[in-house]
Amino acid sequence: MSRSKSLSKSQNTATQPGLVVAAHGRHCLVEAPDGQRLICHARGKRNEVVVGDTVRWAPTGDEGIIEAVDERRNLFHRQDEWRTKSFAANIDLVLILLAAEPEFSESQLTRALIAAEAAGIEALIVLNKRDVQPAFDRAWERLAPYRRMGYAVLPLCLRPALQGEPSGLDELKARLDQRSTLVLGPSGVGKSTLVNGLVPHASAQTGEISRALNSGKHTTTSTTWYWTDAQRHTALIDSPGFQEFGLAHIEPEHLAQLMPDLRGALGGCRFYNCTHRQEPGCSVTSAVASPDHPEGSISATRYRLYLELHAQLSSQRAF
Ligand SMILES: Nc1nc2c(ncn2[C@@H]2O[C@H](COP(=O)(O)OP(=O)(O)OP(=O)(O)O)[C@@H](O)[C@H]2O)c(=O)[nH]1
Ligand SMILES: [Zn+2]
Repeated sequence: MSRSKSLSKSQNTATQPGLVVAAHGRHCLVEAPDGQRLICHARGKRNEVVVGDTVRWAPTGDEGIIEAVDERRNLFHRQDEWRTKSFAANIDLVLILLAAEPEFSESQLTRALIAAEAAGIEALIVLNKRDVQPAFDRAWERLAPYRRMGYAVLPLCLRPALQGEPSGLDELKARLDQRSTLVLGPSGVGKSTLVNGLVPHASAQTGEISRALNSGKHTTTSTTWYWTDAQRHTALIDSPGFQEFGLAHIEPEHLAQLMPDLRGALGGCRFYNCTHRQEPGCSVTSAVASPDHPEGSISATRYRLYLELHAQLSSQRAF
């Protein structure tokens, strides 16, 4: 049975498989199995695509029409109150790139991790600029709660490493190998340095893609799929906009489930519908660390972020 939606018999014979490597509104750039890329247009709302989608397309002159979108293995959302900004499909790993400087926001990090959890995609945190001390050690320490809750955190130095110091790049490459990784990070952490280092001719490709999709206008496309190897087995998906990371697609009552440290404390609340805010007998609030209770498994910052997000998601629901 075909895994494709909305595919009629007559279309089936003329369509070819492809991978969406960039998308801009109703146009996208599709890569055929032989590596050729062409502009395709979505027929209607139903066939709207995101980067990472595999599709069936039919040629129309030197462009194409998307006839069907294959069922997605997963879909990474980033949604604000008004609309979905951009997302990617069929991702194996979300890499959150942070650095010793600029100082990272735990709120942004937490939001990105929640979005990855909600999509069921593994997350990896990478801390770059190991050479910048003592800021690196401070930032590494701030990530301790994330290591404790089970996230992999890797140190990295994209600036040529000091004599004898490992850069961390080999370990990172090993984790990315044969997978499709969505790279997220705030501005200035070294994201372009990383992408340019791993993807041959990345900036030339970006220019080509944005010219193709914007008919000459040089605007940056939102999300772009790059292969790091000639065999096209390992991919990096570069996506801007870490700053305004909306989680409007998440229900407030699911939030604690999507935060591994809170999730670990669930199950012991007195009320089955406990929101873990001010209810008595709450196993989450009693696991929050404080000066009187330093052994608590949930850091005070993470619990504060939970309360903030819960309030925000609840007020959005009220409209
Ligand atoms: N000291 C130090 N600087 C680094 C390292 N990696 C990257 N940088 C520098 O950090 C600055 C920002 O790097 P970019 O790659 O432009 O960062 P970006 O995340 O793409 O930032 P935007 O272009 O603003 O999105 C550049 O000056 C890099 O040379 C590192 O490991 N150590
Ligand atoms: Zn509770």
